[in-house]
Amino acid sequence: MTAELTETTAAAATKARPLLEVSDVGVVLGNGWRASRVLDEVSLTVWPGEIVGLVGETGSGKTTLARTVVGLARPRGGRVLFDGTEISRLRGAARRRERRSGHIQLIFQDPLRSLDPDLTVGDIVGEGLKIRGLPAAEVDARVVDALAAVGLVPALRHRQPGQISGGQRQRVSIARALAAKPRLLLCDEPVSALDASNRNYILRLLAGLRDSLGLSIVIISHDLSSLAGIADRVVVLYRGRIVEDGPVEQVFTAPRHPYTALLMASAPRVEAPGGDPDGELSVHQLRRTTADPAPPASPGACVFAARCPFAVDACAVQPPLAPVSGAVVARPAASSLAASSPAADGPADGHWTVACHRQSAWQALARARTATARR
Ligand SMILES: Nc1ncnc2c1ncn2[C@@H]1O[C@H](COP(=O)(O)OP(=O)(O)OP(=O)(O)O)[C@@H](O)[C@H]1O
Repeated sequence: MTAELTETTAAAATKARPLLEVSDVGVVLGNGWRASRVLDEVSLTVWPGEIVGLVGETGSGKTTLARTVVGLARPRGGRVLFDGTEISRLRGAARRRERRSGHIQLIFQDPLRSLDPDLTVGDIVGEGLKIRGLPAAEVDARVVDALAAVGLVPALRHRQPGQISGGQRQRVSIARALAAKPRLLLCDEPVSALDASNRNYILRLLAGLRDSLGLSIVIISHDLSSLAGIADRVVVLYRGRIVEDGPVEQVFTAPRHPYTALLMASAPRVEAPGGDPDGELSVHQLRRTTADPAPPASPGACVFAARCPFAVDACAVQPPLAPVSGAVVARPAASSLAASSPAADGPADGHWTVACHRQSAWQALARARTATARR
Protein backbone atom coordinates (compact mmCIF):
# COMPACT_ATOMS: atom_id res chain seq x y z
CA MET A 1 0.00 0.00 0.00
CA THR A 2 1.51 3.36 -0.94
CA ALA A 3 2.24 6.09 1.57
CA GLU A 4 0.03 8.38 -0.50
CA LEU A 5 -3.02 6.15 -0.13
CA THR A 6 -2.36 5.88 3.59
CA GLU A 7 -1.90 9.62 4.12
CA THR A 8 -5.01 10.67 2.23
CA THR A 9 -7.34 8.58 4.29
CA ALA A 10 -5.52 8.74 7.62
CA ALA A 11 -5.94 12.52 7.64
CA ALA A 12 -9.66 12.01 8.17
CA ALA A 13 -9.07 10.02 11.32
CA THR A 14 -7.47 12.88 13.17
CA LYS A 15 -10.39 15.27 12.93
CA ALA A 16 -12.49 15.75 16.02
CA ARG A 17 -15.85 15.87 14.31
CA PRO A 18 -18.02 13.16 12.81
CA LEU A 19 -17.19 12.19 9.26
CA LEU A 20 -20.82 11.42 8.49
CA GLU A 21 -23.87 12.94 10.15
CA VAL A 22 -27.30 11.86 9.01
CA SER A 23 -29.91 13.92 10.87
CA ASP A 24 -33.64 13.23 11.00
CA VAL A 25 -33.73 11.90 7.47
CA GLY A 26 -36.99 10.70 5.96
CA VAL A 27 -37.20 8.96 2.59
CA VAL A 28 -40.33 8.21 0.61
CA LEU A 29 -40.03 5.82 -2.33
CA GLY A 30 -42.54 5.13 -5.08
CA ASN A 31 -45.22 7.45 -6.39
CA GLY A 32 -48.91 8.09 -5.84
CA TRP A 33 -50.75 5.40 -3.93
CA ARG A 34 -47.67 3.20 -4.11
CA ALA A 35 -45.50 5.75 -2.28
CA SER A 36 -44.18 4.44 1.00
CA ARG A 37 -42.16 6.00 3.77
CA VAL A 38 -39.04 3.86 3.85
CA LEU A 39 -37.00 5.89 6.35
CA ASP A 40 -38.41 7.96 9.19
CA GLU A 41 -36.44 10.41 11.36
CA VAL A 42 -33.23 8.46 10.88
CA SER A 43 -30.11 9.88 12.49
CA LEU A 44 -26.72 8.23 12.22
CA THR A 45 -23.27 9.48 13.11
CA VAL A 46 -20.04 7.87 11.96
CA TRP A 47 -16.75 9.06 13.40
CA PRO A 48 -13.40 8.94 11.63
CA GLY A 49 -11.96 5.44 11.88
CA GLU A 50 -15.16 3.94 13.23
CA ILE A 51 -16.76 0.70 12.02
CA VAL A 52 -20.52 0.84 12.37
CA GLY A 53 -22.73 -2.19 11.79
CA LEU A 54 -26.17 -1.47 10.39
CA VAL A 55 -28.56 -4.34 11.03
CA GLY A 56 -32.23 -5.07 10.56
CA GLU A 57 -34.41 -7.57 8.80
CA THR A 58 -35.08 -7.46 5.09
CA GLY A 59 -36.96 -4.34 3.99
CA SER A 60 -36.01 -2.33 7.08
CA GLY A 61 -34.35 0.36 4.95
CA LYS A 62 -30.63 -0.39 5.31
CA THR A 63 -29.83 -0.14 1.61
CA THR A 64 -32.02 2.94 1.24
CA LEU A 65 -30.05 4.64 4.01
CA ALA A 66 -26.77 3.87 2.24
CA ARG A 67 -28.23 5.06 -1.07
CA THR A 68 -29.38 8.28 0.61
CA VAL A 69 -25.88 8.95 1.91
CA VAL A 70 -24.37 8.63 -1.57
CA GLY A 71 -27.15 10.71 -3.14
CA LEU A 72 -28.95 7.90 -5.00
CA ALA A 73 -32.11 8.42 -2.92
CA ARG A 74 -33.31 11.90 -2.05
CA PRO A 75 -34.25 12.60 1.55
CA ARG A 76 -37.59 14.20 2.25
CA GLY A 77 -36.62 16.19 5.30
CA GLY A 78 -33.48 16.01 7.35
CA ARG A 79 -29.94 16.37 6.10
CA VAL A 80 -26.74 14.49 5.41
CA LEU A 81 -23.41 16.09 6.30
CA PHE A 82 -20.07 14.72 5.19
CA ASP A 83 -17.10 16.16 7.04
CA GLY A 84 -19.20 19.16 8.00
CA THR A 85 -20.56 19.88 4.50
CA GLU A 86 -24.25 19.35 3.82
CA ILE A 87 -24.16 17.03 0.82
CA SER A 88 -27.86 16.19 0.71
CA ARG A 89 -28.69 19.58 -0.77
CA LEU A 90 -25.97 19.63 -3.41
CA ARG A 91 -27.30 19.78 -6.95
CA GLY A 92 -25.88 19.86 -10.47
CA ALA A 93 -22.16 20.56 -10.77
CA ALA A 94 -21.64 20.63 -7.00
CA ARG A 95 -23.20 17.19 -6.64
CA ARG A 96 -21.09 15.83 -9.52
CA ARG A 97 -17.95 17.28 -7.93
CA GLU A 98 -18.78 15.61 -4.64
CA ARG A 99 -19.40 12.27 -6.39
CA ARG A 100 -16.17 12.55 -8.37
CA SER A 101 -14.20 13.23 -5.20
CA GLY A 102 -14.72 9.54 -4.44
CA HIS A 103 -14.80 10.26 -0.69
CA ILE A 104 -17.80 8.02 -0.12
CA GLN A 105 -17.83 4.62 -1.79
CA LEU A 106 -20.73 2.19 -1.83
CA ILE A 107 -19.80 -1.47 -2.16
CA PHE A 108 -22.68 -3.56 -3.39
CA GLN A 109 -23.94 -6.85 -2.06
CA ASP A 110 -23.57 -9.00 -5.14
CA PRO A 111 -20.24 -8.49 -6.88
CA LEU A 112 -21.22 -10.71 -9.80
CA ARG A 113 -24.09 -8.38 -10.65
CA SER A 114 -22.32 -5.14 -9.81
CA LEU A 115 -19.17 -5.89 -11.84
CA ASP A 116 -19.44 -5.60 -15.63
CA PRO A 117 -18.73 -9.15 -16.89
CA ASP A 118 -17.19 -7.87 -20.15
CA LEU A 119 -14.55 -5.69 -18.50
CA THR A 120 -11.26 -6.91 -17.08
CA VAL A 121 -10.58 -6.54 -13.39
CA GLY A 122 -8.08 -3.81 -14.25
CA ASP A 123 -10.69 -1.87 -16.23
CA ILE A 124 -13.24 -2.25 -13.44
CA VAL A 125 -10.90 -1.01 -10.72
CA GLY A 126 -9.55 1.82 -12.90
CA GLU A 127 -12.82 2.85 -14.54
CA GLY A 128 -13.64 5.69 -12.17
CA LEU A 129 -10.10 7.02 -12.35
CA LYS A 130 -10.22 7.10 -16.15
CA ILE A 131 -13.53 8.97 -16.03
CA ARG A 132 -11.85 11.50 -13.75
CA GLY A 133 -9.21 11.99 -16.49
CA LEU A 134 -6.20 10.56 -14.68
CA PRO A 135 -3.25 9.68 -16.94
CA ALA A 136 -3.05 6.00 -17.95
CA ALA A 137 0.20 5.40 -16.03
CA GLU A 138 -1.34 6.73 -12.80
CA VAL A 139 -4.50 4.70 -13.32
CA ASP A 140 -2.38 1.59 -13.77
CA ALA A 141 -0.31 2.28 -10.67
CA ARG A 142 -3.40 2.91 -8.56
CA VAL A 143 -5.08 -0.23 -9.86
CA VAL A 144 -2.06 -2.35 -8.86
CA ASP A 145 -1.92 -0.56 -5.52
CA ALA A 146 -5.62 -1.10 -4.81
CA LEU A 147 -5.43 -4.78 -5.79
CA ALA A 148 -2.45 -5.23 -3.47
CA ALA A 149 -4.40 -3.57 -0.65
CA VAL A 150 -7.02 -6.33 -0.92
CA GLY A 151 -4.47 -9.12 -1.30
CA LEU A 152 -4.78 -9.68 -5.05
CA VAL A 153 -1.79 -10.10 -7.35
CA PRO A 154 -1.33 -7.65 -10.26
CA ALA A 155 -1.73 -10.42 -12.86
CA LEU A 156 -5.37 -10.78 -11.87
CA ARG A 157 -6.19 -7.48 -13.54
CA HIS A 158 -6.23 -9.16 -16.95
CA ARG A 159 -9.05 -11.53 -15.95
CA GLN A 160 -12.79 -10.93 -16.16
CA PRO A 161 -15.21 -11.27 -13.22
CA GLY A 162 -16.43 -14.63 -14.51
CA GLN A 163 -12.88 -15.99 -14.36
CA ILE A 164 -12.29 -15.38 -10.67
CA SER A 165 -13.85 -16.74 -7.48
CA GLY A 166 -16.67 -15.13 -5.51
CA GLY A 167 -14.29 -14.07 -2.73
CA GLN A 168 -11.91 -12.53 -5.27
CA ARG A 169 -14.83 -10.69 -6.90
CA GLN A 170 -15.77 -9.14 -3.58
CA ARG A 171 -12.14 -8.11 -3.12
CA VAL A 172 -12.24 -6.51 -6.60
CA SER A 173 -15.31 -4.51 -5.52
CA ILE A 174 -13.39 -3.28 -2.49
CA ALA A 175 -10.32 -2.52 -4.63
CA ARG A 176 -12.49 -0.48 -6.99
CA ALA A 177 -13.71 1.55 -4.02
CA LEU A 178 -10.18 1.95 -2.61
CA ALA A 179 -8.81 3.20 -5.93
CA ALA A 180 -10.95 6.31 -5.41
CA LYS A 181 -9.13 7.01 -2.12
CA PRO A 182 -12.29 7.06 -0.06
CA ARG A 183 -12.76 8.22 3.49
CA LEU A 184 -16.00 6.35 4.06
CA LEU A 185 -16.93 2.88 2.80
CA LEU A 186 -20.57 1.81 2.84
CA CYS A 187 -20.58 -1.97 2.45
CA ASP A 188 -23.98 -3.46 1.66
CA GLU A 189 -24.00 -7.08 2.83
CA PRO A 190 -20.34 -7.52 1.84
CA VAL A 191 -20.13 -11.12 3.02
CA SER A 192 -23.62 -12.54 2.67
CA ALA A 193 -22.84 -14.33 -0.60
CA LEU A 194 -19.56 -15.83 0.66
CA ASP A 195 -18.56 -19.04 2.38
CA ALA A 196 -17.18 -18.92 5.93
CA SER A 197 -13.49 -18.63 5.04
CA ASN A 198 -14.03 -15.88 2.47
CA ARG A 199 -16.38 -14.14 4.88
CA ASN A 200 -13.70 -14.06 7.57
CA TYR A 201 -11.11 -12.89 5.06
CA ILE A 202 -13.25 -9.96 3.89
CA LEU A 203 -14.17 -8.93 7.45
CA ARG A 204 -10.52 -9.03 8.52
CA LEU A 205 -9.62 -7.10 5.39
CA LEU A 206 -12.14 -4.35 6.17
CA ALA A 207 -10.92 -4.14 9.77
CA GLY A 208 -7.33 -3.95 8.50
CA LEU A 209 -8.22 -1.15 6.07
CA ARG A 210 -9.77 0.80 8.90
CA ASP A 211 -6.61 0.37 10.93
CA SER A 212 -4.12 1.12 8.15
CA LEU A 213 -6.01 3.84 6.29
CA GLY A 214 -8.14 5.33 9.07
CA LEU A 215 -11.22 4.60 6.96
CA SER A 216 -14.69 4.87 8.41
CA ILE A 217 -16.79 1.87 7.44
CA VAL A 218 -20.50 1.15 7.62
CA ILE A 219 -21.26 -2.55 7.23
CA ILE A 220 -24.84 -3.44 6.41
CA SER A 221 -25.56 -6.98 7.46
CA HIS A 222 -28.25 -9.50 8.29
CA ASP A 223 -25.59 -11.51 10.01
CA LEU A 224 -25.03 -10.16 13.49
CA SER A 225 -22.26 -12.62 14.27
CA SER A 226 -20.09 -11.22 11.49
CA LEU A 227 -20.31 -7.78 13.09
CA ALA A 228 -19.53 -8.93 16.62
CA GLY A 229 -15.83 -9.29 15.90
CA ILE A 230 -15.17 -6.07 14.02
CA ALA A 231 -17.75 -3.33 14.59
CA ASP A 232 -17.31 -0.63 17.21
CA ARG A 233 -20.96 0.26 17.18
CA VAL A 234 -24.18 -1.29 15.98
CA VAL A 235 -27.26 0.52 14.74
CA VAL A 236 -30.53 -1.41 14.55
CA LEU A 237 -33.19 -0.46 12.01
CA TYR A 238 -36.76 -1.65 12.14
CA ARG A 239 -39.23 -0.62 9.43
CA GLY A 240 -37.32 2.53 8.59
CA ARG A 241 -36.63 3.64 12.15
CA ILE A 242 -33.54 3.31 14.28
CA VAL A 243 -34.58 1.48 17.42
CA GLU A 244 -31.18 1.05 19.07
CA ASP A 245 -27.69 2.49 18.58
CA GLY A 246 -24.77 1.69 20.82
CA PRO A 247 -21.40 0.02 21.38
CA VAL A 248 -21.49 -3.44 19.86
CA GLU A 249 -20.34 -5.20 23.04
CA GLN A 250 -23.08 -3.69 25.19
CA VAL A 251 -25.83 -4.00 22.62
CA PHE A 252 -25.01 -7.62 21.84
CA THR A 253 -24.58 -8.53 25.52
CA ALA A 254 -27.66 -6.77 26.90
CA PRO A 255 -29.88 -5.36 24.12
CA ARG A 256 -32.28 -2.70 25.38
CA HIS A 257 -34.81 -2.93 22.59
CA PRO A 258 -36.95 -6.09 22.35
CA TYR A 259 -36.45 -6.09 18.58
CA THR A 260 -32.66 -6.14 18.96
CA ALA A 261 -33.05 -9.02 21.40
CA LEU A 262 -35.30 -10.85 18.93
CA LEU A 263 -32.77 -10.35 16.11
CA MET A 264 -30.07 -11.76 18.34
CA ALA A 265 -32.17 -14.69 19.48
CA SER A 266 -32.99 -15.47 15.83
CA ALA A 267 -29.34 -15.35 14.74
CA PRO A 268 -27.44 -18.67 14.61
CA ARG A 269 -25.03 -17.54 17.31
CA VAL A 270 -23.80 -14.11 18.27
CA GLU A 271 -20.85 -14.19 20.58
CA ALA A 272 -20.38 -10.92 22.37
CA PRO A 273 -17.12 -10.86 24.30
CA GLY A 274 -17.98 -11.26 27.95
CA GLY A 275 -21.47 -12.37 26.99
CA ASP A 276 -23.44 -14.84 29.05
CA PRO A 277 -24.97 -17.52 26.80
CA ASP A 278 -27.02 -18.88 29.69
CA GLY A 279 -28.61 -15.48 30.18
CA GLU A 280 -29.69 -15.18 26.54
CA LEU A 281 -33.37 -14.89 25.86
CA SER A 282 -35.02 -17.27 23.43
CA VAL A 283 -37.13 -16.34 20.43
CA HIS A 284 -40.17 -17.73 22.27
CA GLN A 285 -39.67 -15.30 25.15
CA LEU A 286 -39.59 -12.39 22.72
CA ARG A 287 -42.38 -13.18 20.26
CA ARG A 288 -46.00 -12.18 20.70
CA THR A 289 -48.48 -14.97 21.24
CA THR A 290 -52.26 -14.94 21.09
CA ALA A 291 -52.24 -14.87 24.89
CA ASP A 292 -50.67 -11.38 24.92
CA PRO A 293 -52.97 -8.35 25.17
CA ALA A 294 -53.67 -6.60 21.87
CA PRO A 295 -51.00 -3.99 21.11
CA PRO A 296 -51.92 -0.32 20.56
CA ALA A 297 -52.74 0.17 16.90
CA SER A 298 -52.82 3.97 16.48
CA PRO A 299 -51.09 5.39 13.39
CA GLY A 300 -48.37 7.00 15.52
CA ALA A 301 -47.73 3.88 17.62
CA CYS A 302 -44.26 2.51 18.27
CA VAL A 303 -43.10 0.97 15.03
CA PHE A 304 -42.50 -2.38 16.79
CA ALA A 305 -45.69 -2.41 18.87
CA ALA A 306 -47.59 -4.82 16.63
CA ARG A 307 -44.90 -7.50 17.17
CA CYS A 308 -43.97 -6.63 20.72
CA PRO A 309 -45.25 -8.85 23.55
CA PHE A 310 -44.44 -6.12 26.08
CA ALA A 311 -46.38 -3.23 24.48
CA VAL A 312 -48.56 -1.15 26.81
CA ASP A 313 -50.79 1.89 26.30
CA ALA A 314 -47.80 4.25 26.28
CA CYS A 315 -46.60 2.47 23.14
CA ALA A 316 -49.45 4.13 21.22
CA VAL A 317 -46.90 6.91 20.70
CA GLN A 318 -43.57 6.26 18.97
CA PRO A 319 -40.81 6.82 21.53
CA PRO A 320 -37.83 8.92 20.45
CA LEU A 321 -34.30 7.53 20.68
CA ALA A 322 -33.21 8.29 24.24
CA PRO A 323 -30.09 7.45 26.25
CA VAL A 324 -30.20 3.99 27.76
CA SER A 325 -31.17 4.39 31.39
CA GLY A 326 -28.70 3.35 34.05
CA ALA A 327 -26.14 2.13 31.55
CA VAL A 328 -22.44 2.36 32.22
CA VAL A 329 -21.11 2.57 28.71
CA ALA A 330 -17.59 1.30 28.45
CA ARG A 331 -15.24 2.13 25.66
CA PRO A 332 -15.90 -0.16 22.64
CA ALA A 333 -13.81 -3.31 22.93
CA ALA A 334 -15.60 -5.96 20.91
CA SER A 335 -12.25 -7.12 19.61
CA SER A 336 -8.64 -6.10 19.72
CA LEU A 337 -9.24 -4.55 16.31
CA ALA A 338 -12.13 -2.48 17.55
CA ALA A 339 -10.27 -1.53 20.70
CA SER A 340 -7.35 -0.23 18.65
CA SER A 341 -9.54 1.81 16.34
CA PRO A 342 -8.95 5.53 16.03
CA ALA A 343 -12.56 6.04 17.04
CA ALA A 344 -12.27 4.06 20.25
CA ASP A 345 -10.80 7.05 22.07
CA GLY A 346 -13.02 9.50 20.29
CA PRO A 347 -16.30 11.18 20.98
CA ALA A 348 -18.22 8.07 19.90
CA ASP A 349 -17.60 6.67 23.40
CA GLY A 350 -20.57 6.61 25.70
CA HIS A 351 -23.26 6.82 23.06
CA TRP A 352 -26.03 4.26 23.60
CA THR A 353 -29.61 5.10 22.75
CA VAL A 354 -32.81 3.13 22.46
CA ALA A 355 -36.34 3.93 21.30
CA CYS A 356 -38.46 1.94 23.73
CA HIS A 357 -40.90 3.08 26.43
CA ARG A 358 -40.28 -0.20 28.22
CA GLN A 359 -36.50 -0.30 27.99
CA SER A 360 -36.12 -0.97 31.73
CA ALA A 361 -39.09 -3.29 32.16
CA TRP A 362 -39.31 -5.79 29.33
CA GLN A 363 -36.28 -7.97 30.18
CA ALA A 364 -37.78 -9.15 33.48
CA LEU A 365 -41.11 -9.80 31.75
CA ALA A 366 -39.32 -11.76 29.01
CA ARG A 367 -37.50 -13.93 31.55
CA ALA A 368 -40.80 -14.73 33.21
CA ARG A 369 -42.13 -16.12 29.93
CA THR A 370 -41.59 -19.72 28.98
CA ALA A 371 -38.38 -20.26 27.03
CA THR A 372 -39.87 -22.92 24.78
CA ALA A 373 -42.54 -22.90 22.11
CA ARG A 374 -46.14 -22.95 23.32
CA ARG A 375 -48.17 -25.84 22.15
N1 LIG B 1 -37.93 2.09 -5.71
C1 LIG B 1 -38.72 1.74 -4.70
N2 LIG B 1 -40.02 2.09 -4.69
C2 LIG B 1 -40.83 1.77 -3.66
N3 LIG B 1 -40.40 1.08 -2.57
C3 LIG B 1 -39.13 0.70 -2.54
C4 LIG B 1 -38.21 1.00 -3.59
N4 LIG B 1 -36.99 0.49 -3.25
C5 LIG B 1 -37.15 -0.11 -2.05
N5 LIG B 1 -38.42 0.01 -1.63
C6 LIG B 1 -38.97 -0.50 -0.36
O1 LIG B 1 -38.28 0.13 0.68
C7 LIG B 1 -38.15 -0.74 1.79
C8 LIG B 1 -36.71 -0.76 2.25
O2 LIG B 1 -35.91 -1.37 1.24
P1 LIG B 1 -34.35 -1.55 1.45
O3 LIG B 1 -33.82 -2.25 0.24
O4 LIG B 1 -33.74 -0.25 1.80
O5 LIG B 1 -34.32 -2.52 2.71
P2 LIG B 1 -33.12 -3.40 3.26
O6 LIG B 1 -33.20 -3.31 4.74
O7 LIG B 1 -31.84 -2.99 2.62
O8 LIG B 1 -33.55 -4.85 2.76
P3 LIG B 1 -32.61 -6.07 2.33
O9 LIG B 1 -31.92 -6.53 3.57
O10 LIG B 1 -33.59 -7.07 1.81
O11 LIG B 1 -31.67 -5.58 1.28
C9 LIG B 1 -38.66 -2.09 1.34
O12 LIG B 1 -39.96 -2.24 1.85
C10 LIG B 1 -38.69 -1.98 -0.16
O13 LIG B 1 -39.71 -2.76 -0.69
